[in-house]
Amino acid sequence: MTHPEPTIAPGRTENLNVSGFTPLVTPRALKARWPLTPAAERTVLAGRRAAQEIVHGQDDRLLVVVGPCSIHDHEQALAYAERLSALRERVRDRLEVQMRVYVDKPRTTVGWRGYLLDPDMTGANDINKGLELTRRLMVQVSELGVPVATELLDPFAPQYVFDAVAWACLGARTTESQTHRVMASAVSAPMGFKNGTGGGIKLAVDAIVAARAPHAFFTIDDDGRGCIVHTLGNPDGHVILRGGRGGPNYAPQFVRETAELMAAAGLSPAVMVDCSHANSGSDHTRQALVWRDVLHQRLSGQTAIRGLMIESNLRAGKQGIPADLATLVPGLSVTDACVGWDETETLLLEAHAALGRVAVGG
Ligand SMILES: O=C[C@H](O)[C@H](O)COP(=O)(O)O
Ligand SMILES: C=C(OP(=O)(O)O)C(=O)O
Repeated sequence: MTHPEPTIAPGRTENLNVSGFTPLVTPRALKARWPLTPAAERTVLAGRRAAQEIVHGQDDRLLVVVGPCSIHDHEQALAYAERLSALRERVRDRLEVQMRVYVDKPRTTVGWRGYLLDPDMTGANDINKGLELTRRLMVQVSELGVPVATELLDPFAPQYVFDAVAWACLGARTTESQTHRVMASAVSAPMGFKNGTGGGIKLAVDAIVAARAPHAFFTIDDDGRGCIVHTLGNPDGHVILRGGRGGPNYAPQFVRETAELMAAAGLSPAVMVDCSHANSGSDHTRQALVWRDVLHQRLSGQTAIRGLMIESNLRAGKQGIPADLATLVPGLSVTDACVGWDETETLLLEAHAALGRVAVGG
């Protein structure tokens, strides 16, 4: 029997689709350059504790995760955080408000992958710069008294920034991934798990069960050395309903179904509803409808509802990423469309007032 001629050089069997390797900065170096200051640390610890107590029903406030679909402009992100800091203070007796600082974007196919991976938005993928800017931003936002909420996607990224994060989640595209579930088992903060893009809620409940257990996985340590981390499990998981291919899933029957699935898995029901994504049909003008409906469910006695998420920016809507970045409109999303600042303020103040009426009325 004759064999076909090899089409590649003998001995060359790896890195065939790799164009290069760039050394990665170490977590220790970035932490030394941008340390978590005492003020930032207080925010992180208080934000984690508040989210944890809300998830476990020991604090009857609502956890509100609000902010841009993605960060792309450092100064605009800080301007948003400053406004949110003031608004957070106004509503803090009934709402625990944390800011979406989403820097690592999952894509359906291809697209800009976020501030952490490509901070210049040029396709240069200067990840070392993205890690540094992300760390600096998360510390700065925390220093403003606003707890940072983020999605975890690239498994080494938490080593660089997680000391500055109060709440985290797995997104719809990764909740079913074992790599991400075991990473979640190491996380030092409450974690939300989204239902899948297809709409599956059970897979988010399965993710919580998986992440509660101890695991071992590969990562890097503070010196950037490959290591095996042995985890204890994350006891603070909750489901995030974000809708799916079949449409929205914020209606009462889906919240009930989620609570039942969690109870059947031995978990105490805790549900956050994402007002955006498939729950709004990706139409930012519909986020308010979802917000009001879910708030009404909670006010009507559905205590499994512990939180809400809004995609919000300084300006309403979205823009494409232009070839000339100088023409970007400040404060406007470059990924999903967001509600603008005025509407964000209206929705939070409205919820604060409505929750107050119930408290006053008993
Ligand atoms: O939240 C943002 C987007 O919905 C998510 O990153 C997927 O985006 P894409 O479908 O535009 O790739
Ligand atoms: C990507 C996001 O959401 P999802 O995983 O629900 O698509 C997001 O919240 O930014």
